[in-house]
Amino acid sequence: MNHTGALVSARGLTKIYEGPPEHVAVGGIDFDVRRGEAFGFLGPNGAGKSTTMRMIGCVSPRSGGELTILGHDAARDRRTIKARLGSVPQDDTLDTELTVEENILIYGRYFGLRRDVIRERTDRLLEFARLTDKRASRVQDLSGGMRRRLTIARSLVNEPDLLLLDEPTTGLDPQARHLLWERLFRLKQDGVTLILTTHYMDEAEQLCDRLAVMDGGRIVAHGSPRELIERYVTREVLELRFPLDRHEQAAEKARGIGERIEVLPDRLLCYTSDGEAALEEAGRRGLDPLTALVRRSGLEDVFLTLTGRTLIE
Ligand SMILES: Nc1ncnc2c1ncn2[C@@H]1O[C@H](COP(=O)(O)OP(=O)(O)OP(=O)(O)O)[C@@H](O)[C@H]1O
Repeated sequence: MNHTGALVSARGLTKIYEGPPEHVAVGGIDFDVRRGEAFGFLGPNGAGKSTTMRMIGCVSPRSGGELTILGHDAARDRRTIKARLGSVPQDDTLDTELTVEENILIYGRYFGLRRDVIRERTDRLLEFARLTDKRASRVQDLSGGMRRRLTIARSLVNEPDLLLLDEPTTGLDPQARHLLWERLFRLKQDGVTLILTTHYMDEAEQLCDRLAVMDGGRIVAHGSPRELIERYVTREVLELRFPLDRHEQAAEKARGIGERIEVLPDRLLCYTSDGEAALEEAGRRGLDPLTALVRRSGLEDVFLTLTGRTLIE
């Protein structure tokens, strides 16, 4: 373990894709992932999340900086690290012609595990992934959620200390997402450290103990979801929508309501500690919105405050 006691530690971690044109995908980031936590990289498409994950997964070499994983240098000790890592890439790489069980078997053989060891683990993994009754089904016959759960089960065949998940629930319906979250909670309880990327703020809030908010290849803020919300935004937000042709005029009239106003293309956000009071103030100023909503601030608001943009564009 390194001096910070972290399971993964990065200092000035950089990835430059050689051009032309040369592209700095990750521009010198620092972070520490602690044992047993769920650590998330939250950011929009192109922020550099997958590139960072590929460097942690030892599949893409860094261009600069330091990266220590499980006490080893990512460039020097790739094989040692990979033996203790599980990785769930953004796109499933299952063999769709083969059965559920065969996919796990092949993956286990890749790690050099004996067949009887894999068989024994497969029982537990399928139970964990709620796929026991699909054991002999071909992957092509599984739903998206089942495939994701199989990919996760497969990635656990080497009993990793650290599991990397790149956008684990993208493309899944709400029910499948919730089941996956619940399974990931279970893994964390069992002591597996999770590192995941997401552009869903609800996922980040639900799953992650700590987050690094990324934008343009940099970490713009980090902390627990609650810390980020307390540090960067007010407790409540008043959201007002107007007919598009009155939007600008309304923004002018709303100026000064609450502590800060964000003007989005389709709505105004008034950040305030007291949403109801802000709504009353809007009424006194003669604002007549189509809809008005008072809600608690979330990570989306943090991202907007830090970057001036919404998370999902
Ligand atoms: N192999 C590559 N060669 C050149 N540029 C790349 C390569 N892979 C990624 N990039 C660029 O690096 C930047 C970061 O990409 P990355 O995939 O890490 O972002 P991301 O935050 O994971 O977004 P997404 O959710 O779309 O995967 C993007 O501008 C992307 O176009």
